[in-house]
Amino acid sequence: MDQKDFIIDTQSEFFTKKFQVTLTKREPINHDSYMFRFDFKNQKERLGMQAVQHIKIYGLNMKGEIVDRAYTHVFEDDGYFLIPIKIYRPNVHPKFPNGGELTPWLEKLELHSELTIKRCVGKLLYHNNQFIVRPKLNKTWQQFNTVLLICGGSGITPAYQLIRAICSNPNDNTKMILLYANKTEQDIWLLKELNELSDKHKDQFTVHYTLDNFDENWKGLKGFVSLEMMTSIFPKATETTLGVQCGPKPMNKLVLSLYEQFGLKKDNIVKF
Ligand SMILES: Cc1cc2nc3c(=O)[nH]c(=O)nc-3n(C[C@H](O)[C@H](O)[C@H](O)COP(=O)(O)OP(=O)(O)OC[C@H]3O[C@@H](n4cnc5c(N)ncnc54)[C@H](O)[C@@H]3O)c2cc1C
Repeated sequence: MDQKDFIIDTQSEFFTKKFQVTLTKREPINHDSYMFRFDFKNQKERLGMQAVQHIKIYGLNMKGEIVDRAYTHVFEDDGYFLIPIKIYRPNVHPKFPNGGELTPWLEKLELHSELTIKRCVGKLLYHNNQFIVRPKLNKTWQQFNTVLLICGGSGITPAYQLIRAICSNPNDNTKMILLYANKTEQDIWLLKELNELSDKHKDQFTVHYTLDNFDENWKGLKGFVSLEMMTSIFPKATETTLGVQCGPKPMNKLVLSLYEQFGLKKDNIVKF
């Protein structure tokens, strides 16, 4: 499909229609996260979305109100898809005694229950070597020579989808540098997959990990994302550098300002 034929109709039924899937598996990944498997009713169906579109999952908060949150699948096949989800449990963090709104419900949801989802357009679209930044407002395809990615914790999933899409396109030479921040080494998601991608695509994709808490054996970066850290691992920003980010709210605010200080154009900064 040619770029000009690829049009996203944000109002189409594909994006506006909600539908039901079944929770069929929930396997622990680490101390607070699971890989969720959701099955379609039709065993041939797929999400069928472009990179980097995601889904919304609808569920209930503690008060019984409907809430929705964004999630990005890391794998799909006929009839099902997989999403890693971090659970924000109550009574764990002193600042958040109630935990998150949706994820405690997802952790307790009985296997074989049905739940509602919807496909989302997202704030970045990638197709055939080109991007649309904020496709709801803008329809112009742009090429970027370099994509910088800064992610925190579970915010890695949309970045992983984009990195995979670019690496699997032999006509795309876009360089990608990922800075992935976590609390501890155990919190790092997709470590094996990210390292494999950077080994296989050495000239195209580099990954750097930083931790808040680490022991003496830790060889990666240390501490919160900072301008100094960015300067030490990212090439100088140019007109054709895109900066993407996904993490917890306070981190997103910080990273937005750091990207600007780093010299990125505001239009070239996007939160997934
Ligand atoms: C495009 C996109 C894709 C995403 N993909 C994924 C994905 O694939 N997988 C995934 O897990 N998430 C993903 N997220 C994040 C997801 O959308 C939710 O924000 C997340 O699951 C939290 O939802 P919640 O309703 O449980 O928590 P919320 O009510 O939204 O609160 C979460 C915030 O509350 C605080 N908090 C609450 N409880 C605790 C606690 N126990 N410990 C520490 N802090 C706490 C933290 O500040 C935390 O950031 C994605 C987000 C975006 C924007």
